[in-house]
Amino acid sequence: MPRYAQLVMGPAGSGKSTYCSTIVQHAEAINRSIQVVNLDPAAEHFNYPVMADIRELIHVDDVMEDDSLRFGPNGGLVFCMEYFASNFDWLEESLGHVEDDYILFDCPGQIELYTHLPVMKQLVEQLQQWEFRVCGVFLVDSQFMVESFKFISGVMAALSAMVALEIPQVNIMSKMDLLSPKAKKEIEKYLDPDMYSMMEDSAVTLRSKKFMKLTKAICGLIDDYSMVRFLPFDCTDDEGINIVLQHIDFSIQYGEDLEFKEPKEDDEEPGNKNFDEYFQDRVDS
Ligand SMILES: Nc1nc2c(ncn2[C@@H]2O[C@H](COP(=O)(O)OP(=O)(O)OP(=O)(O)O)[C@@H](O)[C@H]2O)c(=O)[nH]1
Ligand SMILES: [Mg+2]
Repeated sequence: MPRYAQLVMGPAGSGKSTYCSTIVQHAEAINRSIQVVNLDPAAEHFNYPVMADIRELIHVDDVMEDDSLRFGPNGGLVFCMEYFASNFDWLEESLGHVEDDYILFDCPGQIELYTHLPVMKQLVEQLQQWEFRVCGVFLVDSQFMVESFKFISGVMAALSAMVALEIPQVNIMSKMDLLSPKAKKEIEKYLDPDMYSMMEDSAVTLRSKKFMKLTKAICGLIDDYSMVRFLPFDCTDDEGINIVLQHIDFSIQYGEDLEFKEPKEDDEEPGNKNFDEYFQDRVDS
C-alpha cells in the first residue's frame, strides 16, 4: 500500500506553516488523519502537533554558534539541510512504516532549496523509495501577486520547483482572506492567467525595452503549455480548503482503493472551473 506526502514549499512567510496547521485541523474535522513533519531547522512558531521535527536532528542555532563553522542564517540553513540529506535514516525512524500514512512536510522558506540545491530532490527520491506518492505544494502570498511583473516572478519561482523536483505540483495563492473584495476581483485574472495579455500589462511597467523580448518569450512559453495555474487558499473557508485538498489528493491518487471522487468538475478543465466557482461563491454571498 502506498503512502502519501505533500512537500509544502514557497518563499519565506508565504504561509506554509499556517497552511499545514489549517489542513491538519480540516482533516480532523472530516475524520481524516493527516500528520506534519517540520523540516525547518530554524522554525520558531508553528501550531500543529509534529510527528517529527528536524530540530531534534539539527538546529540552525547550533550551526551558527559553532566557532569552526561560523555560518550566517542562510548558510547555516543550507548546512543543516545537507546534514539532513546525509541522515535520512533519522527520518525513516521517525516516520515508521505505517501504510496509508498521509504526511505534510513543512519546508523552510529559502528559495534556493527549490531552485538549484539537490536536497529537496534527494528527499523526494528517498520518499519515493519508501513508497510515498509525493505532491509538491507551492505557496505564493496573494498580496505579492497583484501586479503583472510580481506575478511573473511568482510563476517563475513555482516553475523552478516544478522543473527541479519533477513531481506533480499544485500551486497555491495563499492568504486570500486578507484581500479586499476589490483586490480579490483584480486577482481573479492571475489565478487562471492569460500570459499574453499579462505581457501587454508588463510592457507598461517595464521601463527598459531591453527585456521585453525575454519577458515575451517566457510568457508565451508558459501560456502555450498551460504550465502554471494557482488555486486560491483562504484558511477561513472550509469549502475552498476542501477543493484544494481534493486537487492534491487527485494528483497523488489518494484513496484510489477507496471509492475515489474526482474534484468537483466534470466537463471542464479542473483549474478553470475551480476558480470560477470560487469567485462565483463570493459574488453570490
Ligand atoms: N490572514 C492570514 N494570515 C496568514 C495566512 N497564512 C499565513 N498568515 C500569516 O503570515 C505569517 C507567516 O505565516 P507562516 O505560516 O509562518 O509562513 P511560513 O511560510 O511558514 O514562513 P517561514 O517558515 O518563515 O518561511 C504569519 O504571521 C501568519 O499568521 C492566511 O491564510 N491568512
Ligand atoms: Mg514556517
